[in-house]
Amino acid sequence: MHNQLIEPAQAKINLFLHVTGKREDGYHTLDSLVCFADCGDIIRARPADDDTLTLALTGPMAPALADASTADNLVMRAANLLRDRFGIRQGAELILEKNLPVASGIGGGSADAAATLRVLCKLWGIPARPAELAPLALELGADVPVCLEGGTVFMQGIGEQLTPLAPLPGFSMVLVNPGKAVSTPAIFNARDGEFTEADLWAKDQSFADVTALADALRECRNDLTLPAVTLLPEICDVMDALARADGCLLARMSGSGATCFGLYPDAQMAARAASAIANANPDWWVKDCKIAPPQG
Ligand SMILES: C[C@@](CO)(OP(=O)(O)O)[C@H](O)COP(=O)(O)OP(=O)(O)OC[C@H]1O[C@@H](n2ccc(N)nc2=O)[C@H](O)[C@@H]1O
Ligand SMILES: Nc1ncnc2c1ncn2[C@@H]1O[C@H](COP(=O)(O)OP(=O)(O)O)[C@@H](O)[C@H]1O
Repeated sequence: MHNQLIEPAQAKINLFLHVTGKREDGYHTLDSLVCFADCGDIIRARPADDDTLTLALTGPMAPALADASTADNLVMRAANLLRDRFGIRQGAELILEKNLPVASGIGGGSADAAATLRVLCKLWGIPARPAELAPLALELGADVPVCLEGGTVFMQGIGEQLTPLAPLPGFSMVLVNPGKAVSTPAIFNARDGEFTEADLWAKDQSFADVTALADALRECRNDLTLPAVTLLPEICDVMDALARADGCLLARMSGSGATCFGLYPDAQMAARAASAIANANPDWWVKDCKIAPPQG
């Protein structure tokens, strides 16, 4: 592809997720420590000859999106919104390489939308500051602002209140999805009971290594685990498989599921865990990766 720009859309990991309340419009307020993995989808963009926007899908998970209309894809929705708000008359040829499972709690669609905003600002020469793009991002989804921000972030509100935090110590992860999509609204609707107190996480704490980080994370949880497991019991098998692998420091579900992550001290342990889990469960999506390095 000539003149093409390439933008990664990294998988989003909710290291913990506390549901702290519910707004009148039905959205839930959260406290969540978010980081990104060095794996994910890829957006490619190049100028179009006219003012049309096109989107092509490639990659192993593209078939999961093939039946949905292109206009509904978060990549197209992000592109159209950006064009409307900034009065852009140019078109673009976009390609989404879909590597992440769809509707799986690691924000693939949200990361795609954020990466599209970033790449099209470059392609169309829009000098937008992050603060100007944040409201657009929120219109696309509660998780899009954090994906636009990147790095290590403490996320509050419904996803729009973001506090960038110091980089976490490096660690390896294994991401596992049982190959079944779960719907985010269905999981939030199935949640009941008390809310978790807000601000339990000290934003200024630092960690000597991943073991210290895992110790602190163990004091927190993912409040969407119970409703998710109730709707899809296989999530328990996924967490057990991660937790049983040698060296696992923490196994937990991300977002509204069904993808779970395991934290491991080094890449060799993560690779061994990933191949053992993949061999025993050929229908599962299994990916070993690292926390994405700090930007800039
Ligand atoms: C749960 C989280 C945690 O990071 O991740 P995922 O599981 O999606 O990866 C996010 O809050 C998901 O964000 P996102 O997937 O963008 O949600 P949206 O499209 O805005 O909302 C879909 C639906 O989820 C519910 N929702 C979403 C976010 C939120 N803070 N409270 C909610 O109650 C609402 O029912 C809403 O109609
Ligand atoms: N580019 C995209 N990638 C993934 N899902 C998309 C995309 N565009 C639209 N969607 C829709 O958004 C929903 C949420 O997808 P996704 O962001 O992958 O899930 P989650 O928010 O649970 O991580 C899916 O049901 C899917 O139909």
